[in-house]
Order: sequence, then structure tokens, then C-alpha cells
Amino acid sequence: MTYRLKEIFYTLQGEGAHAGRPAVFARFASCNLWTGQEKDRLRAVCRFCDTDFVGIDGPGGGRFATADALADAIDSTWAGQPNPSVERYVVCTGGEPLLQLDAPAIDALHTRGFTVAVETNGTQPAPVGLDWICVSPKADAPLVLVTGDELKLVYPQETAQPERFEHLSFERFLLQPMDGPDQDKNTRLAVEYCLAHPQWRLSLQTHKYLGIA
Ligand SMILES: C[S@@+](CC[C@H](N)C(=O)[O-])C[C@H]1O[C@@H](n2cnc3c(N)ncnc32)[C@H](O)[C@@H]1O
Ligand SMILES: Nc1nc2[nH]cc(C(=O)O)c2c(=O)[nH]1
Ligand code: SF4
Ligand SMILES: [Mg+2]
Repeated sequence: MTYRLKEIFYTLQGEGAHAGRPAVFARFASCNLWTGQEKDRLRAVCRFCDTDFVGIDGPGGGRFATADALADAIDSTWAGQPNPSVERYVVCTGGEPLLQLDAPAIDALHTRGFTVAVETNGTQPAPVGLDWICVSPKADAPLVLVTGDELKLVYPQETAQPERFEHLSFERFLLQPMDGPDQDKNTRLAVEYCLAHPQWRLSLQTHKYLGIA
């Protein structure tokens, strides 16, 4: 299995229940819901994406021929001081990481002492061994992954109202305001929704407010 990564970098998890946690981000190249080309955005299944996941040319990106090679690259990107009482943390994202991330890669990361999290659109089954699964459903895509640790819905999406997901088997339900031209309005709407429906909590993209990656 060859893995294609757009970039690998060390930062704080900006979103969700682990916001603020130092993590290596492994951004897998390519997605099944958009080509990543602006010319295709309006006819894509997922049209609001805020991420460049095309190619392997970002910092730390590249082609990794084996699970060990990928895990070594992630290992060497961790920049926190060694501390035996703190688990190192990697967030596999993309693009769509579950098009590539497999059990051998997860095993290789566990061998190196990482806790392995994933950010996924939920259209693919999850490989065994993941420690944290964040599913972010997209209105026009089939949802296959219906259990996990957090369901993080970008809000609002006209045909993906929160009610559609609230019965699913997740520990936490989060609304994340859709970034873009209506971000302020979307943030107000998400706050209002959480206040009225306290099963849902707000997830802000804190890295954008902080100006970090
Ligand atoms: C770029 S995606 C990559 C992982 C995976 N493909 C997915 O969609 O979950 C990472 C996270 O950013 C969220 N996201 C993407 N575009 C966004 C936007 N414009 N505003 C808010 N969140 C966004 C996604 O829903 C997902 O939770
Ligand atoms: N700091 C930071 N936190 C994030 N959480 C999810 C991200 C993603 O793009 O998947 C992301 C990201 O790109 N940066
Ligand atoms: S599914 Fe995720 S990576 Fe793919 S286009 Fe949508 S937000 Fe971007
Ligand atoms: Mg991001």
C-alpha cells in the first residue's frame, strides 16, 4: 500500500471535543466528494470545503511506500517534549483519509506510541484500531459510518438538518458553523440551535481565529 499525503504538520487540534490538544496532522491527498479543483466545486457532492488536499507538495507531504515509512514521518513531525505520562496524538484528515488509512498504518502508529484519531466524511467503513472517530456527514453523500466518538455537522446544510443524525450512536454531537461568505450568520445560527437543542454543542474552528495551521 502506498500512501499519498498532502502535508504532515504539528499544531493544536482546532476543532471538536479535543480542541486545544497538540497533535500531528496527517493530511491525506484526494477526496471522493470533490476533485479539489475550483472549477469543479459547484458540481461536487461536497461544495463548501475549506481545504487544499490536492497533490503531495505541502510541508512534510509525499508518497510513503509502506505503513512504517508513513508512521516514521509522522513520528518525526511530533515536536512536543517527551513525557511518558502524555500520549502523543495524530489526527488523520484530508481529503478523505479513509480512502487510504488502513489497519497496518494504524498498527505502525500504535507501535510508536500514538493515539490515532480520524476526521472523516463517513462515506467509508472505518479500519479497526482507531482511537477516536470524528464523522462529519455531508448532505448529499451516503452515510456509512454511523457510530463513533463525535459527530461534527457543518451547519447549516439545507438537506442535512441535525435532527437527521441525533439518534445515531455517537458520544458527542457538535455543530460547526460553515466557513465562507456567511460565516458570521452561520455562527449565530449554530449558537441559536445549540441553545435550543442542548444535545448539540458548538465547535469553533479555533485555529482560524488564532491564525495557526
Ligand atoms: C477538510 S475536512 C477533511 C476530513 C473529511 N473529508 C471530512 O469532511 O470530514 C475536515 C473538517 O473540516 C470540516 N469543514 C470543511 N469545510 C468547512 C467549512 N467551510 N466550514 C466549516 N467546516 C468545514 C469538515 O466537515 C471536516 O469536519
Ligand atoms: N488546527 C487544525 N485543526 C483541525 N481540525 C481539523 C482540521 C482538518 O482540516 O481536518 C484541522 C486543521 O486543518 N487545523
Ligand atoms: S468531504 Fe471533507 S475533504 Fe472532501 S470536499 Fe468535503 S470537507 Fe473537503
Ligand atoms: Mg482544516
